[in-house]
Amino acid sequence: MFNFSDLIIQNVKMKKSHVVVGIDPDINRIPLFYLKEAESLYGVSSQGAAHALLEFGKTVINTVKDYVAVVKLQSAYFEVYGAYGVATFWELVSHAKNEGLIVIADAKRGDIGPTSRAYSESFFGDKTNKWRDSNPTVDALTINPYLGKDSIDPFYNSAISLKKGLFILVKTSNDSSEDLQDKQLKSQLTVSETIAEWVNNYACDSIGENGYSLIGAVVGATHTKDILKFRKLMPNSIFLLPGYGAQGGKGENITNAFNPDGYGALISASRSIIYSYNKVEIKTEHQIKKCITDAVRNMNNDINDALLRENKLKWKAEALNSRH
Ligand SMILES: O=c1ccn([C@@H]2O[C@H](COP(=O)(O)O)[C@@H](O)[C@H]2O)c(=O)[nH]1
Repeated sequence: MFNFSDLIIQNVKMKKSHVVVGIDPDINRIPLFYLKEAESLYGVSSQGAAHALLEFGKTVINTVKDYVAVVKLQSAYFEVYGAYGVATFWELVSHAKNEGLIVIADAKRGDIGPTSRAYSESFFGDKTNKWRDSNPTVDALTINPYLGKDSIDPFYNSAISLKKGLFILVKTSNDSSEDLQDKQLKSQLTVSETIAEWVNNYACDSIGENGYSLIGAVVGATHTKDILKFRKLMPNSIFLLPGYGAQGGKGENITNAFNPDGYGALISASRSIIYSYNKVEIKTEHQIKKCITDAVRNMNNDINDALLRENKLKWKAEALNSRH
């Protein structure tokens, strides 16, 4: 049955891009003219900040929508500004979806069962709750599995019934991920390998038309040596790989995240795309759009070139085959 992974593959093929643009709007890094306008409307306040984040976020979305299939909104940067920030988060979710983009909320939720259920409802909605407006919702959510399987089940059940996607943290991109995630358990597996087994078990029960599951995994683009191992442990999961760009990941490091079919991985970058200009020198929206366009096209080319070298760039072959 068509599921979230099929939606991803369909749109990745259409845009010819495996890139996810991360929207992590930091008030200290966004261009000054957004702040000036926000201050003139709402003063220096949470409402003003949320307005600046909204306008900046819309610029990013309008700029990247022709080059990528997916955006990832980092919830933390919006939560800073309380109710105004959260409202901006959802306004940007709606804007991105209206522009034809798939939206991942990066909120890394996970708690005891009933609370996970409420978290899942807040991001995915719930048709049985007549008090919650049916929209907006996100297409996928990152979740933290460290409370155990009963913390994952409510997200899994909602994802199945509402046709959403999950990205479960398996091996995170930060250096200290080794402190806990690389520790070996009595089973001889590491903690992250154990989570990978869980992911694979969930994934096997929810395979879509292209052979992928709606249950994906977060694997850092910074852990080049581990990526192949995780690909073997979770053959049917789409990987979300943060850590490209600002954290050092490159196209040549992440080709093992892709299956031989040329799919199965989304590479995410935030700061290297959305702050790809000098904040002080930049004066107009046109200039920002140009810098962001160049950055996202370079990233697309870097990844597609790396895949081409490994014979994993499939849309060229698909285009040729469809001509015969
Ligand atoms: O393992 C992880 C999981 C999530 N993230 C998030 O991705 C972006 C990375 O931002 P960059 O500017 O591209 O470094 C950010 O929202 C993180 O919270 C991650 O980095 N690593």
